Amino acid sequence: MSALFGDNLLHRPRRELAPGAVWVPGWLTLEQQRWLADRFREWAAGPVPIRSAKVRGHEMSVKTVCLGWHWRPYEYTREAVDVNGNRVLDFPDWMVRLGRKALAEATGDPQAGEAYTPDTALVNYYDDQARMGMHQDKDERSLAPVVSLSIGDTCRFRFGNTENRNKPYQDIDLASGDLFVFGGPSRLAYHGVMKLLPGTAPEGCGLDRGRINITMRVTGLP
Ligand SMILES: O=C(O)CCC(=O)C(=O)O
Ligand SMILES: [Fe+2]
Repeated sequence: MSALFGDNLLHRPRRELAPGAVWVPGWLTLEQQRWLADRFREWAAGPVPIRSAKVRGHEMSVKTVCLGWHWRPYEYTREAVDVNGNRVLDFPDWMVRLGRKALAEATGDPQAGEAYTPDTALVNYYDDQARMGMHQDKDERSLAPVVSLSIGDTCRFRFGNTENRNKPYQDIDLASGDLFVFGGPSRLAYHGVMKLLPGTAPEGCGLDRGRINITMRVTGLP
């Protein structure tokens, strides 16, 4: 019953938080969420296992596995030089198509979608305690939009301004199946994950505990 009439089937309108920053609640169906959660478990196993990246010597509370390019602060490489030296998995063709669909949906512009070719994804896993401090996504050379998908527990996501980590910012609750896109004038806005809301994952989303977040990006690297 909760799966049949789950939140993802209720119409929740898209919301533009700032020019270029669009939230589309309930964009992925439960079936799509489950399928992505299964892919996540495969990616997490390697060839480069999921790990907490180190920022200035400190492990992040979030665990990350990458596709296409391996990210570590503050650089992309093909090989995971800070993990086991293995080459990361290729960026899947289906994910390029998913990214295009997502951008078309968020912008309402099919042509913007078609022009988008993400070549890396950072796939994050948050446990109950994990969070992510306010930061800009600025290790990419391209200013193409970032496309973010959430699965599992809801999180409190903070979307700020392009100047600094402080106010003004807006807090929204990103739930399982939600799409969030930031591009254009919002591409370099500070953002972060303040906390998880444990126990909020909908039945049938493919994840009992914690939260998966996939962010697709264009590195602009050759
Ligand atoms: O988990 C999220 O929603 C955001 C993740 C993020 O900002 C990042 O990976 O750079
Ligand atoms: Fe980010």
